Amino acid sequence: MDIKTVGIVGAGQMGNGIAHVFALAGYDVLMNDVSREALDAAITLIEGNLDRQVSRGKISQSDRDAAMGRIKTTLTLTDLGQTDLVIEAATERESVKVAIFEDLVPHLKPETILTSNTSSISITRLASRTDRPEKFMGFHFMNPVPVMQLVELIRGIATDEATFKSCLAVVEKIGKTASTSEDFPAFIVNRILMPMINEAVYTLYEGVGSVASIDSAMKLGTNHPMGPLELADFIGLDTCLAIMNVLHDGLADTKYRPCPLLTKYVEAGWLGRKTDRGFYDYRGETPVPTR
Ligand SMILES: CC(=O)CC(=O)SCCNC(=O)CCNC(=O)[C@H](O)C(C)(C)COP(=O)(O)OP(=O)(O)OC[C@H]1O[C@@H](n2cnc3c(N)ncnc32)[C@H](O)[C@@H]1OP(=O)(O)O
Ligand SMILES: NC(=O)C1=CN([C@@H]2O[C@H](COP(=O)(O)OP(=O)(O)OC[C@H]3O[C@@H](n4cnc5c(N)ncnc54)[C@H](OP(=O)(O)O)[C@@H]3O)[C@@H](O)[C@H]2O)C=CC1
Repeated sequence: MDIKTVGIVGAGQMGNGIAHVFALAGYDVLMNDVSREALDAAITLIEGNLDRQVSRGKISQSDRDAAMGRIKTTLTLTDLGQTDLVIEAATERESVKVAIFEDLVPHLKPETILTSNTSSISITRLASRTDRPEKFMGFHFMNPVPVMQLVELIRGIATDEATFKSCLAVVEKIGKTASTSEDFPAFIVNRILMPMINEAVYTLYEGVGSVASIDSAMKLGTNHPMGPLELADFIGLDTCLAIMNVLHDGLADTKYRPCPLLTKYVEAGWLGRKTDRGFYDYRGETPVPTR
């Protein structure tokens, strides 16, 4: 299928990054969210990130202007019905995603490919709640989307080859590299990354190290660009906890038990960078560890 228009559901940190890379690659983008504030904030962030790319000589001013001209926003989910490819990037909660698909599906063109950027939830199960499991895929970007090279492509049990090939062609057109994963809880990247982050939280919880010593140990000792707690704040602690719960429920192994301290931070509403507080407090000039 020749994809020209892309609908994005959810204008959070992933939705805005996905809109950015698709618009820059020449796709017309329609971005939806439940909040006008989230849509406006996403547009401001995309402008800022494109401006930075211009100032660093990565793209031209006319590329930037053309990309911004291709991005439209809407509060009405059903407006996305006429797009060729939909990427759902709303909050990591199965009930939220299922409700979106149920509302959207009756308005979709028959040939539209429906995908989810979920970090962990079963693609087969999400697909089964739509009218098109054969045209449903996992399309999993990494954060920050404009910078990270990888897209994980996940086929549900019913996904057909034409859908997979169309998504693969899109990944190539946006200049990224695909890796395919089977549809098991949290796929490849988060099956490996999230237990490491959860273990870092246990290391903090048990008093083995402070936030600063854990992050410094992993950055300087293993050359990770960010420490695991800094990365958890960057991803969002609500998302990290949701992924651990999917691993724990889906694989029924105690090794995936979410750390109670991670749960406590989420219960406090300390979700990381997006709420200005998590394992670090971001309200001042420089981040200050909260433990
Ligand atoms: C949870 C899931 O489901 C899956 C996931 O996404 S797991 C998370 C995956 N992501 C990671 O692991 C990220 C780990 N961190 C990193 O790779 C790096 O710290 C980083 C790329 C985020 C920043 O790199 P850095 O060298 O510390 O900072 P900086 O020099 O400011 O940025 C590097 C480049 O990224 C760009 N950049 C940084 N943050 C950005 C953002 N949020 N949006 C757009 N561009 C960004 C910068 O402009 C810069 O671009 P140039 O090379 O063109 O100058
Ligand atoms: N953070 C990360 O590093 C990564 C996340 N992902 C996945 O991407 C998805 C989004 O994550 P992320 O961007 O971090 O989350 P954010 O919390 O930053 O953004 C989610 C956005 O979705 C909105 N939203 C909630 N419900 C609906 C709805 N019914 N319709 C439309 N929009 C809605 C939220 O609005 P409101 O705030 O008003 O609720 C919010 O603006 C998740 O599935 C996550 O697992 C994938 C890769 C990496």
